[in-house]
Order: sequence, then structure tokens, then C-alpha cells
Amino acid sequence: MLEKLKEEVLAANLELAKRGLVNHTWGNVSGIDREKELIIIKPSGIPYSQLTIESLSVLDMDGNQIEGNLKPSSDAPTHLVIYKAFKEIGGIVHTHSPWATSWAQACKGIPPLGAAHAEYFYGNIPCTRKLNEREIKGQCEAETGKVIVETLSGINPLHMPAVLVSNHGPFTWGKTPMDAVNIADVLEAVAKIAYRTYALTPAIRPIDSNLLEKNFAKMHEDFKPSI
Ligand SMILES: O=C(CO)[C@@H](O)[C@H](O)COP(=O)(O)O
Repeated sequence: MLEKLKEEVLAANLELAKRGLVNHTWGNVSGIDREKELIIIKPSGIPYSQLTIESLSVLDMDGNQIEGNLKPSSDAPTHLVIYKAFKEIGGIVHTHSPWATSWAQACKGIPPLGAAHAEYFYGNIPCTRKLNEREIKGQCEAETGKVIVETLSGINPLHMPAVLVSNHGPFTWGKTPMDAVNIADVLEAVAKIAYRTYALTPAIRPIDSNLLEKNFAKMHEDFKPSI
């Protein structure tokens, strides 16, 4: 089971690079084995072109390294906090993809402006509050996870599978690592389209709530629309 998950995490990391969602060594994908309570994550600072099964880091839920000789991603504490809070997810992606990161750096959520957004995200893609000085000087990556969980409070994470971290970039998730990559890809497109929509019509209003429901329901069998 862990070997299969390693294959999935490697494939998802390589796909992230193939789709142009990451530059240099930025970003990372992880996956979780809920039975064994272990996560597998990209090693820190390693180019995507050099990734192998053996280079991946296996961590327990306290962040202790169980397998792998390389340093795990510096974002591992963020991933761990998210996995502990969102039990229904199996994979997490972090990127600095330019359009989504532009919104994150501007500390702005992305309102639902059209059907493409509504098929994947049920409402405004939220942006976290900024970390305070104590959080930045403390365990900043774990605090980033906490502020993500705080931002998604009361929201089904599979209905809002993305967040923008203020002054940083996007995190996305899904049932599998590859699902989280697909969401990162859609998020980047939605962020670009929304930016251009505002450029054309700065006073644009969000999509009608009935249209939001209808489009979201089309893609999510578990979602029961009120109309
Ligand atoms: O956002 C950050 C750093 O703030 C990271 O996503 C880096 O882009 C990659 O870090 P490593 O996974 O290589 O440690």
C-alpha cells in the first residue's frame, strides 16, 4: 500500500512540473496513508527532474522522518496540520503558480464569477488572514496550516478544495494526490480568468447563487442543490 502511494506521490509531483504549475524547486505534493498514519512528501529543495521514489520522504503524523535520506519539504508541517483537520482528503498540493499566487500576494480571495469556477469551488476561494508576528517567529509552517484550517472553518473541504495563503501562495487538496494536482491546475486557470474579468469590468458581481449551485452540483454527486 505504501509503495503504491509512493508511486502516486511521485507521479503527482512530476505532473505538477509537466503542467507548468511550478518553477525551480518551488512547491510540493504529498499523499497520506490513513491506515498507517504516514504521509509521503517531496524532499526539500530538489529539482522535479531529479525526483525518484527513493528520494521521497515518509513522515509520521508528528513529523518524524520514517523513510528517505533527504530533508522533507519545509512545508511538511503545513501539510500535517491540514491532514489532521480534513479527514476526507488524501492528497495536498502547494504551488507558487503565478496567477493564483498573485491573488494570494494581494491577500484577496477569488469570488465566483462564472461557471468554470462554480464547477470546482462552491463559492469564494478564500484567502487566509495574515500571520501575526508571534506566528511568523514561531513555527511558521505549522501556523500556516492552522490559519488554513481556521479559514475553512465550517466549510466542507471537498466543496472548497483550495485556499490562498496571504503573502504566500495556494494550497489545494483532493481525495488523491493527483486530484489535488488537477485542482491546482483549475485554480490557476480560474485565477487568470477572474483577473481578466475584473480588468474588463471592475464592478462585476459574483455569479447568481442558483447558477453557482447548479454548476457545482453537475460535478459533485454528493452535493444536494436547494433548487
Ligand atoms: O513556499 C515555500 C517556501 O516558503 C516552499 O513551497 C518552497 O517553494 C519549497 O520548499 P521545499 O519544499 O523545497 O522545502
